[in-house]
Amino acid sequence: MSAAPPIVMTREQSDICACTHPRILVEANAGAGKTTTAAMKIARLVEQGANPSRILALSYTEPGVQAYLAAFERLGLKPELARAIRVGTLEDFCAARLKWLENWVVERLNRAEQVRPAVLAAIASARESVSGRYAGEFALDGSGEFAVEGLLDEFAQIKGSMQLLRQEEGFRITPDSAGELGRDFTTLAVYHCYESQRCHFVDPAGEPRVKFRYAGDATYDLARILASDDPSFSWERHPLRLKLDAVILDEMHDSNWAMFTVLQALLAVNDGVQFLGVGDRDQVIHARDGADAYFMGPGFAAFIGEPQRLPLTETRRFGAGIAQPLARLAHKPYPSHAALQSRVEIRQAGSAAELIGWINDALTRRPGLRPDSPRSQLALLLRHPSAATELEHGLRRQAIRYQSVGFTSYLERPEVLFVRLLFAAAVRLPDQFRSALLAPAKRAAWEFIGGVVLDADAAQTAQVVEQASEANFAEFVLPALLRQTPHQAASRQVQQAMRLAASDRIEDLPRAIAALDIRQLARRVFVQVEAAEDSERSLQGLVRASQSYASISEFLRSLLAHDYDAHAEKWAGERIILSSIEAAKGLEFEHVIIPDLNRSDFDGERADERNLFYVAASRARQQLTLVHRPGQASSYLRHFVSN
Ligand SMILES: Nc1ncnc2c1ncn2[C@@H]1O[C@H](COP(=O)(O)OP(=O)(O)OP(=O)(O)O)[C@@H](O)[C@H]1O
Repeated sequence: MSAAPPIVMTREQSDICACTHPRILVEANAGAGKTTTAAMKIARLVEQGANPSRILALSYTEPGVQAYLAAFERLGLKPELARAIRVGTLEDFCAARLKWLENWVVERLNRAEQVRPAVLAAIASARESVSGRYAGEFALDGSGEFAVEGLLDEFAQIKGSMQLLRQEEGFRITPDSAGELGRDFTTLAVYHCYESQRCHFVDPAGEPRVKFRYAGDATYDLARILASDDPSFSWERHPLRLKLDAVILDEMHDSNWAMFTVLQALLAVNDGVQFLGVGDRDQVIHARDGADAYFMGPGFAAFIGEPQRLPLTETRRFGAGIAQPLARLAHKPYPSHAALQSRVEIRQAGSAAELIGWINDALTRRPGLRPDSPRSQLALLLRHPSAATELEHGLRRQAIRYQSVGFTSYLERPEVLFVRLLFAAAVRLPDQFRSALLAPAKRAAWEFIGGVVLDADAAQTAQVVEQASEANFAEFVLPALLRQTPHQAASRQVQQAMRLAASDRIEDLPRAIAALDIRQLARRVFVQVEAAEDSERSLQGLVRASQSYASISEFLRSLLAHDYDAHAEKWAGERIILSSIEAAKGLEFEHVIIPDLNRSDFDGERADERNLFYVAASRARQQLTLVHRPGQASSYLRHFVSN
């Protein structure tokens, strides 16, 4: 098996580092060394005496940030220098610049559940404000609870593409104008109210403020301030004037209008700043939020200026065994470094148990792992990680340690923590939570029973819930919650489930979980329909996991033991990785397994779906294992069959 070659700068990399053109773009295949070269460029600038704090290294995602840091380490950049470089996501950078500009900390909300009250309020006010001849066009009946998920998706697209801001002055939202933009009138009417509430909020001191920011809002808000005719800053006091020497942008293919607007301003106001952007148009996986390779192509020349384009030709991650099928998949040349060898294998698995058989094989025979490599060099990249309950359960049974990345392990999902809390109280078992999980478990109980999300308005209750010890929660807070909740039907379901579980007989656990009717409780709590369905699936997984235990208490104790084990430092390298594909962007592993490559699960002509597969398949260094159900192979596999 080929050992990882030492990093010796190639001619192309050296050309990129030496190039003094103020605007450099590198479009290259996955694994061609884009992040490494970006890090080399930074290291070169530092060597030449640049102040590291005047170098801004941006990425769009947290894994992208990690990839920079890993590359600095591989290149041997001194840790104190690496720490001084401004490395981060564009969203965090924008949030920090807005804080400076606004002199005020705006709350950042990360979960859809947290913004749901604002969306529901916007639906109500949009319905009221749509009057006169358009009243009949408002298409949402009732509270609109079930529409929240779709609306948030559309809002992200509208913001990412800055679609409304790019309309002519005097643009009004009407059924006709909405239709011309390819959107429906109701969505735009609600969007308008949602943004008015979010952005034109008056604080108790009478100051106009932004109330909160959800994912992507910091970038969008900064972009709209930059693009406004009447900006809240002066040229001398500009939020992006940071005396930067260099701006380096990884994952540039994922740029959308809002991101690009910030980039454009950043380059315009920092005199003499050098720019290097790297990307691969086949890795665009956020097209729904307006990501477009256009910004690396004609868009760049049109809005920023003609760049110097430089190549990185060969992939240095894997050999021809993986590169050739990827060339066929992406219809492009895909040269690979001659010294690298990689293998692809296609396997069939009709069940989670069979898949675990392949994982066991990968760990015992180690066809893709070097003799001294830790198990964390084996990664399973999952298209639908929330459907991995069976897989996780099977791994637990076989005592194969794993780490979930980019998604929450089903054992830490709110409905599972909720059930554990309820059942521990029912069988009077104390101390069933690691401290890190107790708070989310209590919050889950509050949300499922109360049906409302903890927010500033529920501050007092939040405090009681947050501060209660596990014993106090079980003895006082939980009964009070069950008595006082406005959702008395939910309260009855929970009490019935607890009565059944109180027997401590493992045979009663399935009935107790059925009595809970989690799907109904979850519909009130989650924004996304899929999340409510996942709740049901993860509790089914929990029922299956319980079968081999003698009692409910014994099962609960085993879950606690698993929690400690799953977070113990000593096993860090001994856990295989279970990751969403999105979270694996920019990363690489010696052996990658992609399960569920079935026609019904991971297939299709849509560019972002195909790109997601391209991203997943290009993470492997030595071995790529593609797994499908018998007779249901995804069409993507046809590119790999001749291997
Ligand atoms: N000059 C070099 N010599 C040896 N290995 C190299 C060299 N340059 C890059 N590599 C290795 O090639 C692999 C891929 O590099 P890198 O992650 O930078 O690629 P990338 O183009 O950013 O990939 P992706 O598009 O998937 O994010 C890494 O293991 C890196 O260490």
